Amino acid sequence: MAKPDLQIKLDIRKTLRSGQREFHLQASFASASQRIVIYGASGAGKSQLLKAVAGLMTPDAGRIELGGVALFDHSAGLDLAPQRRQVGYLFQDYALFPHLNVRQNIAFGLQRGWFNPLSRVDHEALRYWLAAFELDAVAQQLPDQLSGGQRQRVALARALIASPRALLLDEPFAALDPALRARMRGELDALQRRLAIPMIMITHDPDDALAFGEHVLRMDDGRITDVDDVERIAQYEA
Ligand SMILES: Nc1ncnc2c1ncn2[C@@H]1O[C@H](COP(=O)(O)OP(=O)(O)OP(=O)(O)O)[C@@H](O)[C@H]1O
Repeated sequence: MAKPDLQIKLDIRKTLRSGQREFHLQASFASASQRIVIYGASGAGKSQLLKAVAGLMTPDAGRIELGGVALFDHSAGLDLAPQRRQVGYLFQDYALFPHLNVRQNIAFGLQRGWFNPLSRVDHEALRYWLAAFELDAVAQQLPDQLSGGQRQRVALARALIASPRALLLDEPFAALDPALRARMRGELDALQRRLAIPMIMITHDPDDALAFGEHVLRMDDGRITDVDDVERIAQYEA
């Protein structure tokens, strides 16, 4: 059954300080697309924005609403804990636990807190995702015994196993070499269509925007603007 489109409404402000430097995130957008790409140069504020949606960064002000549910509302004193936001997060470097094998890394996505990673394992879900991503043969291996593509699949499985309402992807292909990048783009594209899971991807790569950007936004120095014509991004960047 097709899931309804994700409705995200975000309007946040955050000042980040390091030494004498200040960075002002002042981002506002709304979208009902299943495939949102936020595109911008390194340092534009993309990761901070995605972390705010996931609950890993607390804005100074504003509101974030996902699928009709308020995740953060500064004036109402609401700040839902990350594990209650029902979003899957794929970190840029995948952030797999080096001392846990593939099976344990994926199972980690099921538990609610950050303690006792092996409690409450849903064996059926685990079997499903190991099979879906062709990871059965490497289920007992540690992350450093995997290929780049396998590592990405483990991280995706960990993000998806708890059936999140949305998938947040931080530069999902940056850690891959060009040939693998093209293949994994195809895999993620097919997966997103099959699961009909809404996703928000942040990237600096115009090819990602072309491949996934149903609704493309551009982030520049902490601010967001709509992009009407994705093809122009590629031309501009070329
Ligand atoms: N903890 C922090 N303290 C102070 N400044 C920070 C902190 N984290 C990030 N920044 C600053 O905020 C800005 C935005 O960082 P962010 O990581 O969101 O950028 P980005 O667009 O995701 O870039 P990249 O693609 O390189 O990760 C940068 O200028 C960075 O220096």
